[in-house]
Amino acid sequence: MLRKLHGLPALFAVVFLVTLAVTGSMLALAPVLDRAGAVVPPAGEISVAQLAGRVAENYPGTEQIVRDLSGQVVVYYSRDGQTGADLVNPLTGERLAAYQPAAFFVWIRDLHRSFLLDTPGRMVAGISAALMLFVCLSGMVLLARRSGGWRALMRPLAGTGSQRFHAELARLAVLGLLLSALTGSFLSAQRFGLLPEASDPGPGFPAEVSGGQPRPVDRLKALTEVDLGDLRELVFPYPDDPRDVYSLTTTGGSGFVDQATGELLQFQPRSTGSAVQQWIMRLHTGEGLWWLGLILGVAALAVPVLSVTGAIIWWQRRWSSVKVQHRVAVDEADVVVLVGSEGGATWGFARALQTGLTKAGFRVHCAEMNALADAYPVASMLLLLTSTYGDGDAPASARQFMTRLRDFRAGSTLNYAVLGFGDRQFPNFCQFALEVDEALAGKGLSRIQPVELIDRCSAGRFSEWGDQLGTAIGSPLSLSHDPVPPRTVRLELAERVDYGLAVQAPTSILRFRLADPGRGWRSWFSRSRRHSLPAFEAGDLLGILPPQGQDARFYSLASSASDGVFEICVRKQPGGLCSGYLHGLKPGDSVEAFIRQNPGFRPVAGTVPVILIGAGAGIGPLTGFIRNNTARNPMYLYWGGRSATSDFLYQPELGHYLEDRRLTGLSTAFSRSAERAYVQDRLLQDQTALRQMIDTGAQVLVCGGREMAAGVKQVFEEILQPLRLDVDDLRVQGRYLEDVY
Ligand SMILES: Cc1cc2nc3c(=O)[nH]c(=O)nc-3n(C[C@H](O)[C@H](O)[C@H](O)COP(=O)(O)O)c2cc1C
Repeated sequence: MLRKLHGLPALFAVVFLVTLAVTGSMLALAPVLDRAGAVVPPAGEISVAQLAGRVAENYPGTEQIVRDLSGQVVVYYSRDGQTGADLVNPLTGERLAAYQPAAFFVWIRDLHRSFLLDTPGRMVAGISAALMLFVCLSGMVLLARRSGGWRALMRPLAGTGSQRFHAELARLAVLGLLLSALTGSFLSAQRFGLLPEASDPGPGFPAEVSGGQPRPVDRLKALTEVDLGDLRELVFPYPDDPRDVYSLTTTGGSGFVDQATGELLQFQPRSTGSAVQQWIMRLHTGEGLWWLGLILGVAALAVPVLSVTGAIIWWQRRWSSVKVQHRVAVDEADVVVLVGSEGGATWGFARALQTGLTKAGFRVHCAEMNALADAYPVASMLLLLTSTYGDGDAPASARQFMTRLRDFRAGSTLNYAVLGFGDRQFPNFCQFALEVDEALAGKGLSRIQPVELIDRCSAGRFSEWGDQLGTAIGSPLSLSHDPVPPRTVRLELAERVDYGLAVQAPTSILRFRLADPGRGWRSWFSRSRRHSLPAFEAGDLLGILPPQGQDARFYSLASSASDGVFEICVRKQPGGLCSGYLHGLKPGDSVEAFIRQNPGFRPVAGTVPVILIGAGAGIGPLTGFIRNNTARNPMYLYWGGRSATSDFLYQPELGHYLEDRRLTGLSTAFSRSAERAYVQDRLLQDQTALRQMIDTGAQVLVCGGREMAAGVKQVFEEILQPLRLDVDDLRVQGRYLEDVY
């Protein structure tokens, strides 16, 4: 709901908001330019009396001196019956230039304040400012939910693509935008009488004026006591009228100065209300606060970009959340499928499940988890598919589920199964699905099968879950859904290096290149597709389609696009279809493949140590990171294999990287040699050094099989204990990353 409310005003008012923002950012430049052109003496160096004396010397017909908040001094004068205005140097009182407010800025200001439409335009500008305020506040709430709470707002953000970019940019700009929107709404509300406006009526003309012989202005006592920095305005008396007075306005208040005695008359300090009013104006315009002007201007420039990324997100969400159709009414359904989703991906799986169950003869009711009914009178199966969001929290369409569950009457015939969708890069992998599973068991429902957790929308795991469910309910199900149908390219095997045959762990380094597109218009077409291949880096995934039409299998890339090859390490799994297929390839053979980016698995840039840990084929991306470490930042590799003579992958390259210092330290463990050691043993041996590195901010990246990763995690819990840290703490800070399979 809040998401819709966040998007709607932005959608309707986008033209106005973007106009306000762009003109606002241009206006914010004015104080910066004014300040750059102004001569500003240090505080205490020049008094108003000295300034007025120097100005009066150069401009005998001075009528008024005005100092704006940027420090510019303007003299209004009359000469030979003509009036004029000049910018002057306050140090000398000499003319710098004729004073002319830039026509361009005047026009932009009118556009900003009223869209050039006077009062109706001012109203629209006011309403737009209020909408902006709402968009900022609702956006902050959504950002906090996304990050897992207000305290987590500054943590590195998760996700990819437009969503991540939108959130990152919004987080940078939101304070500036909030300040502009808040002060803008306030000023508009005052203008239309919705809020009272503080105004000082000013002091009355003094009843007693000496009327004596006027003294030169630079000798008037009251003016010698005011510093130039405090001056706002000094209006000169009419010439030849000894009963007239100087009228003085400073940052502290206003009053009059007797031109003969130099005494300050009727001084009235500025009221608090008027000071506040002035501050609000300054906070909105940045006038006199050039650095704030810059911040507001840059923040405002983010609005057009946020509008575009916001529209893309809205469209993506709409596209992916086209809800399930042809659903059966609640009290007629024998299977109820409930969906918890934030970004829409889980709905695609739910549609596939609904189709599979319907084909198998079930009557399926499908709805979001927030719509949990009080009871399902006829249903015998409740299937819940849910993602996890924020920091292990419920996604939007399941946020009210736990509350509704309290009043849910389960009945004795209803059994359930939970399928969680999440991402292992997050510390609380599929946490919400686990909680839902527990809560349903706590309600007395029986599980059809244990809760299953799916990492990064794996199509393969989903269809395996479907097979298990089909077996459990005695009705075979064939589920297939790949949320992002990949656009593949043809790759040709250029080279392979084989290891591990002697120790029954055949593992190969395979290097592919884009297949030659041949000649003719077809080749032109494939060449242009080639260029649309996304850039990739070591650690991204190469999806390979096995020829038998099975789902893609993913392999971590050891190379980056700049290397000109697609390099992967593949261990031949017993009975593995895709790994068997890849191991059977000869140079010149080709495969269909695509790139899936994996931005969550990358070493940090900078000088903090990076500890790389892997076993077997997991060395691939780790070697890629070392190869890219041309800045020679400290990087340590712990790697475990079977035998130094048979499966020591990348041995020559690693030796070379040690020599040229791209790799700082290498520690290996071999399980089928005399030492019979695992990578965990090496970590334990080096625990003091590792602890010290972690204490200085080091990052850990683990790549390899699930069992090895679990062992490494256990060792790290031990290493971290004296630091009063655990692996989850490091994960939250993006300092413990895993790529496991
Ligand atoms: C901001 C954000 C926070 C996430 N938090 C978690 C999390 O705490 N645990 C987890 O397992 N997955 C987390 N994920 C991954 C999502 O659960 C996963 O991408 C899921 O497939 C999204 O499905 P949906 O589009 O239906 O919501 C997060 C994703 C994003 C973008």
